[in-house]
Formats: sequence, structure tokens, C-alpha cells
Amino acid sequence: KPDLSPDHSALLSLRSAVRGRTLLWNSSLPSPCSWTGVQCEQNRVTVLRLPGFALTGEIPLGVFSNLTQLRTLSLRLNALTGNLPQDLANYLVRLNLAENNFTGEISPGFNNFTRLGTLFLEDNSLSGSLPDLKLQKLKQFNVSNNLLNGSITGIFKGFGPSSFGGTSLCGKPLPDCKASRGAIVVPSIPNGGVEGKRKKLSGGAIAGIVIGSIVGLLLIVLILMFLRRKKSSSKSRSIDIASIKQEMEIQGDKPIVDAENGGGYGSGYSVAAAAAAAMVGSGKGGDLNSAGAKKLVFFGKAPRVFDLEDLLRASAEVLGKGSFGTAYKAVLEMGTVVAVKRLRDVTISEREFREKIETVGAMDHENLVPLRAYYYSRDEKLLVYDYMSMGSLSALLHGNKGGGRTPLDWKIRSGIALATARGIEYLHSQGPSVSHGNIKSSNILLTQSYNARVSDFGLAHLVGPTSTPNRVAGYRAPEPRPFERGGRGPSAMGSVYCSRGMDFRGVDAELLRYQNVEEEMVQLLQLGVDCAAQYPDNRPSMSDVTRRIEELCRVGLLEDHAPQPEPSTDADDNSSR
Ligand SMILES: Nc1ncnc2c1ncn2[C@@H]1O[C@H](COP(=O)(O)OP(=O)(O)OP(=O)(O)O)[C@@H](O)[C@H]1O
Repeated sequence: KPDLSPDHSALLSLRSAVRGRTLLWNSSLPSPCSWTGVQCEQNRVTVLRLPGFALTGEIPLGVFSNLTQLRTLSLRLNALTGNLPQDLANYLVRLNLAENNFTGEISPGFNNFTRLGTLFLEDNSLSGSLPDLKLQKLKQFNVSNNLLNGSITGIFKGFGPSSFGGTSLCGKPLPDCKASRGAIVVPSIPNGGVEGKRKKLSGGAIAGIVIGSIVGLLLIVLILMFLRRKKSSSKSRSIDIASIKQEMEIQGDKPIVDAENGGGYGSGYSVAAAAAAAMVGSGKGGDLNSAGAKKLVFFGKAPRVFDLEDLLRASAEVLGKGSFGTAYKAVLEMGTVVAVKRLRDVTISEREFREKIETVGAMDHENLVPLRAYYYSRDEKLLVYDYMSMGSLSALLHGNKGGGRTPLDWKIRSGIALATARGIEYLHSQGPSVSHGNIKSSNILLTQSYNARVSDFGLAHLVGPTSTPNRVAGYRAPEPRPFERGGRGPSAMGSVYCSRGMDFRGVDAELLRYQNVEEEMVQLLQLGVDCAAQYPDNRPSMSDVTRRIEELCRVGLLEDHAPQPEPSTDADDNSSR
């Protein structure tokens, strides 16, 4: 299944988990029962482990509640959202929901899990204080790296400090609430247990930690300032890289809310911080210009109107955090606006990175977002793109629908479909092994005149198959794993335009205002279905796809797609009925 982890070892562990046991799964989550080699029987699952299976969204109500025999449930390392599930089978002994995106409070409803011995909730975004839980059998507990605050009370006092690291909780086993206010965040140690409960930090130890931290921090700041002075002749700024980076990460977690303006919030520091980190950082492996300063590597023949120093000075805002890193809008001093993507988890070698990025930079088509430049050092990899002022198709479809927004009529939508198909067709024309690898509506960006351009092409190849399974949430054909594409058509149109872009699951109400578009919509839907054929040979090639959408748009131009008049609400106005 395209959305599931290609990680074979994970599949094997699932197989052993479900063999001979029942698996009941809501249809909105991918059913492991449908995987080759997995057999599900009725009502006998006792262990269900799905770590790192790229599960997203909220856990549907009741999905586990019939599994009365379930004792161990692990959904660790997925991208699950919403509140913690409350309707899990009450006989659970081990529950591991760590490393997801759960939000909200830990409800006292956990008291229903009377047999619970292990509860791992670390590395989520849980907030509020700890509930009053009376779970007598709880032996392992970890809520570290959450947004929790307040004091540690009741049974939780018996666990070691590592169970609460990276939170704002206070009181035993952490420092006293008064003393600790804002001062110390205990480092997190995974899977904390009861073993730490007898350890208590003395006043002297706490003072030692505080003084040591301050001296260490001062030393780091001094070294950073020294390095910056040495490496840059320009006016130096004292930047606490660590704190800015941390701030960047927090900003990056937020979704885009203002689609009309290309999204984004905050301002002023993000790209500057990334570039600063790159410049004053390790100093290893960056491209050096003749003066010895790090430089951007540009593509194409366009004049080099800015350099890394300019990026450093740019005011910037976070556009969003994607699977390959965080994207920023940067407004340079000379007025140029660019989008900067700060890649994370690049695991391939420098030589391989440069080879691959050169191929990406050489791609040149009016329906691709041009990659203008890149920066490479051991610690930082930055990609600089043209900024697309109308934001993404995703934001346009699902973002702000309020007043002042240009309605996304059928003509614009089919034009976007056509432009996107042309962009992908160009990518496929570059060779049998070239594919996008992550087609989705947030990767289709729009110019001021709603001309669509495909972005993020080639990035799936940069991060390599060893990256986290959550990474690719867009579409690529299921058969060419890990990243190669077979010779024929991807079902990109099927995914982007039928499932996501045009929302044919229930036709976008906005389109119902336009006349005579049903036939074209059905034709485009049919094209999407053809693209999603199971066997690659049965799918149309991208040039066929482009041709069919061209035909559709040509016919569409002859039709009258004017919006239907709104029904009158004025009871006296009979003439308008
Ligand atoms: N060149 C650009 N111009 C304008 N907005 C952009 C540009 N590049 C990215 N964005 C926007 O920034 C946000 C984050 O983009 P990014 O590509 O990092 O993540 P994504 O598309 O949400 O996910 P993925 O990384 O899986 O493709 C998205 O909303 C995207 O539309």
C-alpha cells in the first residue's frame, strides 16, 4: 500500500504480531489484514505493534474497542494527531503512543485501564497538568518531551526524573516547583522507570548544574563570536544559534494558516538563523568563494544577484514544515523574494548529494518551480527556490475560504491540472528512472496568474530510503520501491486531482455553482481512475494524461461555465424566480 512504510523489518514484526490473532481495523486506516502474507482472524489479537508505519490523522473512535483480548498496543513513531484515544480496550497492559503528534491533556479516563503496567507517551505535544491517576499496577511511565506543566503528584512521584524530562513539570522527583520555576529542564532519557525514584538532587548539585550551564553557555557564545569575527568581514551579529534554532523548530511545527498570502507567520529570524548556523557552524565542507567565505552554488545562467550573506540578512518567515525540512519565505534587502528549504536528515554522502542536486537544478520547465541555488555544509543543506506568491494548491483548496478570495472555478482548476501534468510529463521525459516521488497538492504551487508549478521534485532521492517512514505522505506509484519509477505512468493525476485536489470524494461544493462542468469532472475523474490502475502497463503515460487533459480543457473552452445565479431569498421578488 503506497502510504505504508516500505520498511521490511517493520512488516515482519507486524506479521509476527498478528499471526493467529484477530485484527480489527477501521477502513480509514490502512488495514494490515489486506497485506500479502498477513492473515487476520476474528477476536483473538493480544499484541498489536505498528511502530513507524506512517499512520496519520486521528485514531477513529472504536477502532480498537472490540479487541477485548488486546494486552499490548504500540503505535509508537507514527504521525497520529488529535487527543489521546480513550476508548481503547480496557484490559491493556502495555500502551505505547510515544513519538506521535498527539495534543490536548492526558485525561483522567486513563483510570479505566486498571491493568496498565506500562504507559509511554513521550515525544508528543501533550499539554496541561498530569491527571490524578490511581493506576496501582503502573510500573513504567514516560511523558518526557511534551508541553506538560504543573506539579508532579500522586503515583507519578515514584518515577525517576527521566520520565518527565523536557517538560515544565516540577516537584519530586524533579526540583521543587518554587526553585525550578523556569530554571532547569531535566534532560530526557528514554523509557524512564521506577529505578530513579530514590535519587534526589541536593541543593549543591543543583547550584553546580546551574553554574556549570552558565559557564558552558558563556564559553559557547564566546567561541561563536570569535569564529564569526574571523570568518566574516561584514558587521558581525551576536546570535545565540542554539536558542534561535530551537525557536525555528517550534515555529516550524505550526501549519500554514494564511493561504492567501502564501502562508506563514512570525518574522525576522528563521533563515537568518539557518544561514548563520551554516556560516559560523562547523566550517566543514561548505563551498568557499575566493575570499574564503561560504557561498551558494547557483544553477543556470541567470545573474547571481545575492549570496549567503544576503540570505543571512534577509527577513524571513516560516512557510511550513514538510517531510524534508522546513520552508521559509525570505525577503532579501534588495527586494528579491525567495523560498528557502532547510533540509534535514540528509543521509547520503556529499558527493552523491552534489550529483543529485545538480540533476535537479538542471531541470528547466515552465511548470516546475526552479531551484536557483543550494548551499551544502556538513551541518546545513539549504535549497533556494523562486517564491510562488499564491502559495500551494492545497492551501487554496483547503485554506481560507473567506471573503476576498478569488473563487477557484473549474477553468482555473482544469488549467492547474493541465500545467501539473505537463510538469510531471517533463520530469518523466528526463529518463526512465526519474519520477517526482512525492506528488501532492502542497507541492503544486501557483504563480500570481494561477499558473501551476510542481515543486519538491528530486528531493525524495536526496533523503534516500533510510529516512523515516513518515516522510512521504504524497503519491508515488506503489511498485517502484524504494524510489525508482517503472517505465509507465504514475497515477499522480489519480491522487492529486481526484482524491485531493478536486475532492471528488464529495464534489467540492464550490464547483456546484458552475454550469456544465459535471461531464468534464467525470472525465477527469475517469482519468484519475485510469492512472491508479494496479498494473503499471494499464496506466496511461504522462504524455497521454497531458493530451487527455488538453482535450478536456479545449472542449471546456467552448462550454458556458458561468456561475449559476444564487437562489433569491427575497420572497417578494417573484420576477427573479
Ligand atoms: N517556492 C515556494 N513558494 C511558496 N511557497 C512554498 C514554496 N515551497 C514550499 N512552499 C510552501 O511551504 C510549505 C512547506 O513546504 P514543504 O515543501 O517543505 O512541505 P510540504 O509540501 O507540506 O510537504 P513535503 O515536504 O512532503 O513536500 C508548503 O505549504 C508549501 O506549499
